[in-house]
Amino acid sequence: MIDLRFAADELETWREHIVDFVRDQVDAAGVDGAVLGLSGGIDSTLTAYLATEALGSENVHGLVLPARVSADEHMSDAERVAQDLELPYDVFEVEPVVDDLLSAYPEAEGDHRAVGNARARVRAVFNYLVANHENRLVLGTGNRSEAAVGYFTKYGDGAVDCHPIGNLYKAQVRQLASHVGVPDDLVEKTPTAELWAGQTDEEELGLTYDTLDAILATHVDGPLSIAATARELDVDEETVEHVRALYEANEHKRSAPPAPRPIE
Ligand SMILES: Nc1ncnc2c1ncn2[C@@H]1O[C@H](COP(=O)(O)OP(=O)(O)OC[C@H]2O[C@@H]([n+]3cccc(C(=O)O)c3)[C@H](O)[C@@H]2O)[C@@H](O)[C@H]1O
Ligand SMILES: Nc1ncnc2c1ncn2[C@@H]1O[C@H](COP(=O)(O)OP(=O)(O)OP(=O)(O)O)[C@@H](O)[C@H]1O
Ligand SMILES: [Mg+2]
Repeated sequence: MIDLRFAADELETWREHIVDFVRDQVDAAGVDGAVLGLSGGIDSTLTAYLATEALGSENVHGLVLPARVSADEHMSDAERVAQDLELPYDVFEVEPVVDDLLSAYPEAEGDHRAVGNARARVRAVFNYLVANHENRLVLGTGNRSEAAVGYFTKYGDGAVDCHPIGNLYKAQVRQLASHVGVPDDLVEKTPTAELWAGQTDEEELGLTYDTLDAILATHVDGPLSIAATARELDVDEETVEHVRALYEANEHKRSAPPAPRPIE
């Protein structure tokens, strides 16, 4: 595979670059701070660390938003992050709202994807309820790897005001997290969207983040063809084609919804 990790001096540059970005976004919007969902996963944890450095802990409101399928371990990790960073935080249950949705539309009951995405969208509603009321921005936690293959819920965890770590591949998220002092057990955790019980990102995507990152950097964001990427990385061409297909199929998640052009 290829090594996408930053050199030591680049790490510090990226840290400052993202901290400046968060501060600039909040200043430019003229708001009083930020809100973000804390899942106990590495993406939201790193974002919380950098946002705290940018804005001060009192200006970062953490929301821990458990659903029925959330593991206690992850929710207590989320609270640990808020406590370690001394963030004001709240715990709001997502499931009563999801249950209301399903009692209105029971046809979706048992549909993992529809119900899981509804959980992510209910979280977005909570984020914006707080952001509106407290005059804050909603910080996204998505990284470059997820964005490229559309591995997020449209208008769920994708419904945010900016993407502080949106240009980092997953391997770089882990490395920067370690650099800024995120505890090792959180850095090393298996990534999970936790939209349904037992879900893991790598199992659903059908490949590891290391392979995904390498294919993105070499082919989707880089200059090599599918065949050359497969040769260079020693992976099957089908794997590269799979990533390419996900990238193309999810273009709609990375752009504004279209409308018919005006009639002349
Ligand atoms: N070509 C197109 N042009 C415009 N819109 C298009 C479209 N194709 C689908 N759509 C719309 O998009 C919808 C499908 O998108 P969406 O609702 O997002 O649903 P979908 O992409 O099917 O599911 C979300 C995926 O992201 C994963 N996820 C979600 C949340 C968090 C994380 C995580 O890592 O934590 C991962 C989740 O496990 C699942 O694999 C369709 O129902 C349709 O409304
Ligand atoms: N239970 C939850 N409470 C609050 N926010 C959540 C919860 N689950 C998901 N989120 C939000 O949705 C985002 C997307 O989830 P995702 O799994 O991609 O990131 P992560 O959990 O931070 O890291 P990882 O991908 O390594 O699990 C989270 O970063 C977080 O902001
Ligand atoms: Mg997660």
